[in-house]
Amino acid sequence: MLKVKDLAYFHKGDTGITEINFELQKGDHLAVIGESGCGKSTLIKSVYGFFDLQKGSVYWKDEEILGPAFNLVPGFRKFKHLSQEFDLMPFTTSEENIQKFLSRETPSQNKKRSDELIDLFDLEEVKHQKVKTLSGGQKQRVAIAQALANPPELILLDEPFSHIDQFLKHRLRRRLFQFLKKNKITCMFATHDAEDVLPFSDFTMILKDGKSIDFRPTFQVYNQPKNVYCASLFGDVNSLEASEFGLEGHQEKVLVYPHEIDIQENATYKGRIISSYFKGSHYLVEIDYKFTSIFATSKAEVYIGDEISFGLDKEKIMKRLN
Ligand SMILES: Nc1ncnc2c1ncn2[C@@H]1O[C@H](COP(=O)(O)OP(=O)(O)OP(=O)(O)O)[C@@H](O)[C@H]1O
Repeated sequence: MLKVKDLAYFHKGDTGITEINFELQKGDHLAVIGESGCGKSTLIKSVYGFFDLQKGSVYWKDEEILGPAFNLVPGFRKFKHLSQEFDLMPFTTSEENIQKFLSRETPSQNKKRSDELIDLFDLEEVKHQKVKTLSGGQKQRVAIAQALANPPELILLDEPFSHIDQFLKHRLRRRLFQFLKKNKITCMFATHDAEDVLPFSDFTMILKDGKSIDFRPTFQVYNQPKNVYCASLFGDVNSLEASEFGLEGHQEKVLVYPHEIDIQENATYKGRIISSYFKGSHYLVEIDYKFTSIFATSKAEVYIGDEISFGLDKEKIMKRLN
C-alpha cells in the first residue's frame, strides 16, 4: 500500500531526513517518534507530497506521490494532512469547516456525517461558533473532524493532541483511533507522547538526526529497545550491568524500565533514596546504588535518605528481551 523507498529531503541549511525506508498496509497505524528537531514533521510532509524529494520515492498502491513541481496544489488527493497549524477557515463556523470538503450533492448525508463527527469529537457546544473564537484545543478537534469528514485513504497527523487538555485527550484519542481502525484508514502520526504510541500504533519508527534508527512493531520497539535513546522515548530507563544484576545472556548492559524494579523488604540489593515522585498508583523513586542512580517504583511512600532494598523481576525482564 504505502511504500517509502530511500527517501531523502533536506531543507535549506541542510537539515532534514535521509535513508528512510518502510512499508505500511491498509489500516496500519504508524507512530513516528524522536527528539525535537529529528525530522518527524519533515517526514510526514514528505509522505504527503509537500516537498520535491532530493532522493527516493513514495508510492500509494501504484501511484507515485510527487511534490509541488508536479502539482499545482501540493499534497496527494487520497491523503489528508493535519498540520500543527490546523489550516482552518477562521471566519466560518466549526460546522461549516467540518463540511468544507464534502460534496454539495448530498446535503442530508453531509449533515449526518458532520453530526456524527461533531458528536465524536465533543463539538456540539461550539458547532455554530466562528473558528477564530475557538480555543486551541477546540480548533484542533475541528481540524481532526474536518480531515475525517470525507474519509481519506491515509491520514497524516502531526502531534494531533498537542493542544488538547488531559481531561478530553484520553477520550478523544480512543475515539479517533477506533474510528480510523473501523474505517480501515491508514494512519501515520508524529508524537512526543508515549501514551499515544503504545496503545494506538501497530508500528513505531524512531527518528534520530533525520534517520530512521528503528522501524518495527510497536510491541518490539518497546520490549527490545535498541539503545538508551530509543527506550527513553517511552519514559525513564536504566542501563544496568548485566553481570551485577544476574541478567547475563544478551549484552553487558541491559535496559530495564523502572516498573521492573521495585522496593521490597529484605531484597537482594541495598540502596538509598535520592528522590521520590508521586505518580498516583505508585511512586517513581531514584535510588543511589553503589554510586549509580537507578529508577524504580515503590507502592509505599518513601523519603529521601531512606535506606531501602530493591529487587528485579529477572525472569520477566529476560522474557521481554527475548
Ligand atoms: N522550512 C524549514 N526550513 C529550514 N529548516 C527547517 C524547516 N522546517 C524544519 N527545518 C529543520 O529541519 C529539522 C527537522 O525539523 P522537523 O520540524 O521535521 O522536526 P520535528 O521532529 O518535527 O520537531 P518537533 O518535534 O520539534 O516538532 C530541524 O532542524 C528544523 O529546524
